[in-house]
Amino acid sequence: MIRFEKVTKTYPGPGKPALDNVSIDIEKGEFVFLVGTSGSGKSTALRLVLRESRPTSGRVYVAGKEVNRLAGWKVPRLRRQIGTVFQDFRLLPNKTVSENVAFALQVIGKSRSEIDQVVPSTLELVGLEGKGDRLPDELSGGEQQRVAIARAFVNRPMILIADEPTGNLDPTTSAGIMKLLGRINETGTTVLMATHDEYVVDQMQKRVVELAHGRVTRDEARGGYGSTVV
Ligand SMILES: Nc1ncnc2c1ncn2[C@@H]1O[C@H](COP(=O)(O)OP(=O)(O)OP(=O)(O)O)[C@@H](O)[C@H]1O
Repeated sequence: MIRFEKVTKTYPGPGKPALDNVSIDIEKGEFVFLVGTSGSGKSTALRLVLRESRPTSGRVYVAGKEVNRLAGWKVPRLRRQIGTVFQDFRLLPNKTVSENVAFALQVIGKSRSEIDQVVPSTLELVGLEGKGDRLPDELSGGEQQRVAIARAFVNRPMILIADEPTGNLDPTTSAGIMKLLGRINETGTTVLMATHDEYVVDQMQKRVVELAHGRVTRDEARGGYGSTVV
């Protein structure tokens, strides 16, 4: 579903590559943590998947298509197939919960009747039933992240990318968010999550790909945040 083939990414200016000859193969339906210290290249890798950035060399494939070779007009379609969730939620502050989720469907041209049907069921799925009329600042951090997840998932994307989604949340709230991401993964959505959250990674025991200085230093089918190899 997501494949990095000998990917190197060098940003302009001096310094080592942000990604250095990285190869990763993620199957449809996998749940993968991308871990590594700050600056190890996690966000760079996620941006390449979304074609927000392009590799200096090597290839990135999403659903069998080489992302870097997609015609510009096909990039929005690629991004529609990938839901994104971030540490800082990125909700529209003046729209209600329902409107935030509906907006993701409006911009891709879904009909009002479809939106009216899908938004409430998605809010229920993420545990926000009855809160559709609230504004984001009337919600807790964990609830705001649930709205962001509903917005990312309402279109049933093939892939969900999460960049540090529990970064602003306490451990109990984070556990709830991870349970939700686990449920979304169980529907067949491939989940790729960059994180520093040791506790979350240790609890989930999913595949862990570790980056250090832009290189893959570990790729374990079921692992924790730290290396289990002694
Ligand atoms: N737009 C950019 N221009 C130049 N250098 C960049 C740019 N974006 C990232 N870098 C550099 O690339 C390297 C990898 O950064 P990246 O943001 O991918 O790391 P990260 O693992 O996501 O870090 P964090 O956990 O802090 O978000 C770092 O050395 C960073 O300074």
